[in-house]
Amino acid sequence: MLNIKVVNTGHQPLPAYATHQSAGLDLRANLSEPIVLHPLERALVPTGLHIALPDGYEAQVRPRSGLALKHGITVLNTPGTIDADYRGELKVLLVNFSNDDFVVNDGERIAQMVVARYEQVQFETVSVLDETERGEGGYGHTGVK
Ligand SMILES: O=c1ccn([C@H]2C[C@H](O)[C@@H](COP(=O)(O)OP(=O)(O)OP(=O)(O)O)O2)c(=O)[nH]1
Ligand SMILES: [Mg+2]
Repeated sequence: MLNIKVVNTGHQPLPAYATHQSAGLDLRANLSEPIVLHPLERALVPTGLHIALPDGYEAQVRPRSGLALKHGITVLNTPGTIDADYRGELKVLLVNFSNDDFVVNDGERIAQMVVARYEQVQFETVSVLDETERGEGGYGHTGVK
């Protein structure tokens, strides 16, 4: 289990895994009043959380499939990227892709956060890349079946 330092400036419980092997920690809206999302509207929803991820880790803010299926609510910039050196408040950029208003209430679980390892890379400029079976084929070039 990875230890992550957190400052909770809000009034919600810390994010938690819904089940034993959940990959994502559910993030709750930390609001003084509900946010109404009209169709196609977006809003940056605060969580009250500030975290310090260890070096070599990022966090991804992903939609909850239930909100997407039932209400057309998703994370506009999914997967949102939380950098290890970010110390600001974690926020969730929700968008309403339904034809109905959606109300985000205080304490609602609006998204999930997956913590993952990443590598920083350096580029080595070369004149030719190694040959592969795929070559430059892409965008469906291997067919459908
Ligand atoms: O869904 C998100 C995405 C980002 N962030 C915070 C953490 C992240 O480390 C920072 C910057 O995010 P990003 O790199 O995606 O935004 P940018 O538009 O590239 O801004 P910047 O120039 O600040 O990197 O904003 C969030 O709180 N929620
Ligand atoms: Mg950036």
